[in-house]
Amino acid sequence: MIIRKKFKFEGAHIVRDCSSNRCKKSLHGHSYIVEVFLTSNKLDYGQMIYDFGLTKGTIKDIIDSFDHAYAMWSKESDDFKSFIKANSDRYIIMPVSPSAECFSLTLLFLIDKILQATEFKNGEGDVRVRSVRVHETETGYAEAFREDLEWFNFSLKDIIFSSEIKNEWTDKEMYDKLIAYYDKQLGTKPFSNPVVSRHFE
Ligand SMILES: Nc1nc2c(c(=O)[nH]1)N=C([C@H](O)[C@H](O)COP(=O)(O)OP(=O)(O)OP(=O)(O)O)CN2
Repeated sequence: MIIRKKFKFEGAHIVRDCSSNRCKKSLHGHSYIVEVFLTSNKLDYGQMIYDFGLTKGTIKDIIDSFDHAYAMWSKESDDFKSFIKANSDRYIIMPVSPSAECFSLTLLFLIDKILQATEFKNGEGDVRVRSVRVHETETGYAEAFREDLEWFNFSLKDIIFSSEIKNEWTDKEMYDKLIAYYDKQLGTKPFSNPVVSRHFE
């Protein structure tokens, strides 16, 4: 079984090496729609794969990082990076291109890391992100699957969120905790879902 939760962000980028000059040479934005598909091997106490409401914490915060933000490939020149840093509060430096394909891969990577670092409290099974679909326009989307992560050697430390983005997270230390957990500096999972009261035992 698959469940899907939809998110949105308004983001800006340049996609180098694409066919149109508008796209590869001009800073431009899109109203992105992000669809997150989750699976599990069992239902939780409320007979859900994963309560949609529980996606509105760390997962929503990480996707919302891209809202009103400039996303750029780390390969951009130092001059350009400095210009963006000096003139735009919200930016993300990614180890991959900010194409729809790489947004979906990056979000899949991040959501997977978050889920595995979250203590489930409501009888959930092995909840996994199956894919992430990112609609860049009304006519075009990319969908990344877990196996596609092998295309890149993603590392949490290689995705850089500006301090203004971090300041708006519910937990400002969220990303540092995630990095520490995967660096094995934390013994326990850094995120914990609330216990939902049960009508039936
Ligand atoms: N496979 C991809 N192709 C393109 C991407 C991408 O991320 N992946 N991105 C772009 C540009 O960002 C561009 O702004 C969007 O291109 P396009 O879909 O052609 O946009 P249009 O609004 O012109 O398309 P319509 O056909 O008018 O809807 C380019 N390619």
